Amino acid sequence: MKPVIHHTHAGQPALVAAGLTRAFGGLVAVDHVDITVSAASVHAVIGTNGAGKSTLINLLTGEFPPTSGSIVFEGRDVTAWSQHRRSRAGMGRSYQRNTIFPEFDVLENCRLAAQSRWQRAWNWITPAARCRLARERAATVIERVGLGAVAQRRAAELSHGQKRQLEIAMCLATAPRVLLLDEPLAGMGAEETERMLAVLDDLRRDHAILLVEHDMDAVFRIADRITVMVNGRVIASGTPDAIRRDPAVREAYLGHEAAEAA
Ligand SMILES: Nc1ncnc2c1ncn2[C@@H]1O[C@H](COP(=O)(O)OP(=O)(O)OP(=O)(O)O)[C@@H](O)[C@H]1O
Repeated sequence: MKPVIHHTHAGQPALVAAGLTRAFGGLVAVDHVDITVSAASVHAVIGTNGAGKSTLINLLTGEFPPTSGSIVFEGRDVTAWSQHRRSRAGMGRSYQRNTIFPEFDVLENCRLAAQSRWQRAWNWITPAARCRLARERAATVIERVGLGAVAQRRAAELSHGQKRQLEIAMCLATAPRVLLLDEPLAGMGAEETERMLAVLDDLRRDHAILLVEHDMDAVFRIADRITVMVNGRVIASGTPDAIRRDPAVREAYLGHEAAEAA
């Protein structure tokens, strides 16, 4: 079988959601959302509490199905695909919840993540070679997220920031081309935030990154585009500069009077 080679270039749409809607009973958590995440870019989704950001990520990863709308990944309609199938196709997700094995070291955690992704593809080679490939892949992603110095350390002994870096590394071990990141900066101090932003800036070179994040300073520094959600709907989408100036965004965040005074 010939390997599938993906050519995705900067600016090309990697992930496109159209009219994406999800209702929970009478509550429409995500309401006709259109969003395009381009290759080699960081696209942040921001919004007030309960705006529907996590639900949007869950729909994109296939955690649950949309009520209506479609999701296209690199030209293929994946709306009906399972989470697992999307992940194998190259849609990577880093979870807010912990997926790390605390008793295993950093390298082992990443090796297991790599192995889970490549098990089937590597079936034709010997277990020893499979193990070596997974170790190599793990070592590469560990360096990439800046955890090289702690590769042999038990995950339980890592700082909070390092654990979040490890989660990104485990996601990278599965060789995704789109990264869906749910609050990767949550609970981080200033130094940890800087480190993670440097990692994201580097990953942007060859990944389409969708980032849900509450840290506004970080979002406005790192994002190429920002989509703003309020009550399940997109109220604005554009460059950080355009979003900063957008009257509807200012009103949603600052309140009507403050927006008029600004
Ligand atoms: N499984 C569910 N069942 C019922 N309602 C849900 C479910 N998941 C989310 N909701 C509701 O959908 C709305 C959007 O929630 P969501 O978690 O997506 O918002 P969010 O923008 O991620 O919020 P936050 O910034 O506080 O994390 C909320 O009113 C929430 O209570």
